[in-house]
Amino acid sequence: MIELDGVGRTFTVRARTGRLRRDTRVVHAVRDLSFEVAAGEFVGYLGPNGAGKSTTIKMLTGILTPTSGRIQVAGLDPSRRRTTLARRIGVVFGQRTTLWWDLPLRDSFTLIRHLYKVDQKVHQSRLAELCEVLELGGFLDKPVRQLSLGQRMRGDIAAALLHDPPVLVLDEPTIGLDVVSKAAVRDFLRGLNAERGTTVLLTTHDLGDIERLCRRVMLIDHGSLAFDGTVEDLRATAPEGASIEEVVTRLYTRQAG
Ligand SMILES: Nc1ncnc2c1ncn2[C@@H]1O[C@H](COP(=O)(O)OP(=O)(O)OP(=O)(O)O)[C@@H](O)[C@H]1O
Repeated sequence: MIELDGVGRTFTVRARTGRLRRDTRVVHAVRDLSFEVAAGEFVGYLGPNGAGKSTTIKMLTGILTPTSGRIQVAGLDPSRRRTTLARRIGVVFGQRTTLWWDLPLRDSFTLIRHLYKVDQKVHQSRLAELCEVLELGGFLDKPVRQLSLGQRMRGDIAAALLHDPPVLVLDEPTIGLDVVSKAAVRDFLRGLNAERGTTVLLTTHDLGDIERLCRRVMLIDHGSLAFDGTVEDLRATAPEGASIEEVVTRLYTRQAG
């Protein structure tokens, strides 16, 4: 469902080094990255700050073009077929909303229906289903700007899934949420993957997300894949009884050292 083969992405950064002098520096955000995610998998994508996670996600969704290598998502090259891919993928950025700030949540959903050209009846039944499982009923008519972070996040997740995509990519979906909202989002994602078979790639700094949701974990560091295995394999890299935080800290610091 997701395939990366030798993918790299560089950025050229110009920095002022004197009154008139500017130096050019090349940042390798992602280098020679190869992995596959099969249909129906739920994969955690971990890495320290600046490791290259967001850059990977932006390339998977067609926002950024790789400087080298090949990417296929749901059978398409994301940067060349971005519009077609949009119908096959849902994307949630925890730190940003895709909803219209001043409109009631319900109106955002209607706009999304038009953007994706979803049939009215299909939309109604999908919306009813999402409203029930994500418990959106109480605030569907509130403007997005009046929603709490937890409500807004559930709204964003629903928006990403209204067109029923087979792949869902989430960039820190539980950031800033309280324990109750986190549990609601996690329960929903677990059910989505188990019951609908949606393929999920999840970026997070919250290791509770990884423990409770992911069967497989990939760890990226300095733009390269540093670990790819099950959560049990991940635990086996540290002494028995270590918490998931300790396990991951060891891996992050080992990469850094
Ligand atoms: N538009 C850009 N221009 C220049 N450098 C960039 C750009 N985007 C990302 N980078 C650099 O690429 C590297 C990877 O950044 P990226 O945002 O992918 O990391 P990340 O793993 O998502 O980090 P975080 O956990 O902090 O969100 C960093 O060194 C970052 O400074």
